[in-house]
Amino acid sequence: MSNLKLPSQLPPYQKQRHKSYAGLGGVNASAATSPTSNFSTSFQLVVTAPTSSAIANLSAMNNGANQKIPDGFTSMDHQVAGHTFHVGTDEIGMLKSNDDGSVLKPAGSPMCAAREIKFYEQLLTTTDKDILPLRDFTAEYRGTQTLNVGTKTVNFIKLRDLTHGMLEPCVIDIKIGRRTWDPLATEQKREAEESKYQMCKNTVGFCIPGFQTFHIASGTYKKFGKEYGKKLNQNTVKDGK
Ligand SMILES: O=P(O)(O)O[C@@H]1[C@@H](OP(=O)(O)O)[C@H](OP(=O)(O)O)[C@H](O)[C@H](OP(=O)(O)O)[C@H]1OP(=O)(O)O
Ligand SMILES: Nc1ncnc2c1ncn2[C@@H]1O[C@H](COP(=O)(O)OP(=O)(O)O)[C@@H](O)[C@H]1O
Repeated sequence: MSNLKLPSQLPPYQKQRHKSYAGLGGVNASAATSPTSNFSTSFQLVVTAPTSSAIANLSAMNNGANQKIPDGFTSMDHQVAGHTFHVGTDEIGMLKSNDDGSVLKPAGSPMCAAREIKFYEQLLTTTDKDILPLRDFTAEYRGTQTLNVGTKTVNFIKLRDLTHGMLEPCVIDIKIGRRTWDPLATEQKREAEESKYQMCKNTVGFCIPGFQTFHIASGTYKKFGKEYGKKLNQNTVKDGK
C-alpha cells in the first residue's frame, strides 16, 4: 500500500489527474505538471462554441498592431504554443498579470473569441449534465479584460494560470481532433489545416503544437515547438521523439 499523500492545501488543479475530452468544435488542452511536486497534473481545455454577436463586437477591437507590453503585465514564461507577444512587432500574445497571476489570452478573431467566451460563460451557469463535467477540465474563467497595448485597444480572455505555484512546470499543449478547421472556414484555411500534423491527426486523432520538460539533473528546460510537433507520427508521438 502506498503511503504517498496529496498535500491538503494544493489547489484543485494540482490534486487531479484528468482525462482529455473532445468537444463539439476545436479543442486545445494544455497540461502542466511539475517534477518537484507529486501528482500535480492539470488540463486546460478550450472548446469552441456557437458565436454571439454581442461578444463578437467586444473582440472586434482586436485589430491592428501594438508594440508594448502594458504596465502591470509580463509575457508568459511557460507558454508552449499559440500566439506569443513580441515587443516591437505586430504580434499580440498571451500575457500574465502581475497582480493575481492570471493568464490573459488575446481574444483573437471575432468569431473565435465569441465562441471561446461564450463557452466559458456557459460553463459558469450551465446545468446541462453533458457540459458540467468540463468544469473539471477547464482553467478557471475570470472574465474578459480590455487593455491599451501601444496605440491599440485589445480584448483579452482572463484565466487562472495552470502553472501557478509550480517551480519548474512541464507543460504540453494537445490539440484534440482529426479536424482542426471550423465549419465556416474558407477552403484555403481548411487546406492549410489539413496539411499540418497529418501523421498524428490522421492516426491518433490529436497533435502536439508544443511542450516543455524540465530536467532536474541539469536544471534546464527543453522546449519543443510546432515544427517539432508537425514531424511526429503515430509511433514517435508516444514518447515525443
Ligand atoms: O500558421 P501556423 O502553423 O502557426 O497555424 C496556426 C495554428 O497553429 P498550429 O500550427 O495549428 O499549431 C493556430 O492553432 P492554435 O490556435 O495554436 O491552436 C491557429 O489555427 C492559427 O489560425 P488563426 O490565426 O488563429 O486563424 C494558425 O495560423 P494560420 O497560419 O492559419 O493563420
Ligand atoms: N490557463 C492557462 N494557464 C497556463 N498556461 C496557459 C493557459 N492557457 C494557455 N496557456 C499557454 O498558452 C498557450 C496557448 O494557449 P491556447 O489556449 O492554445 O492559445 P491559442 O488558442 O492562441 O492557440 C498554451 O500552449 C499554454 O502554454
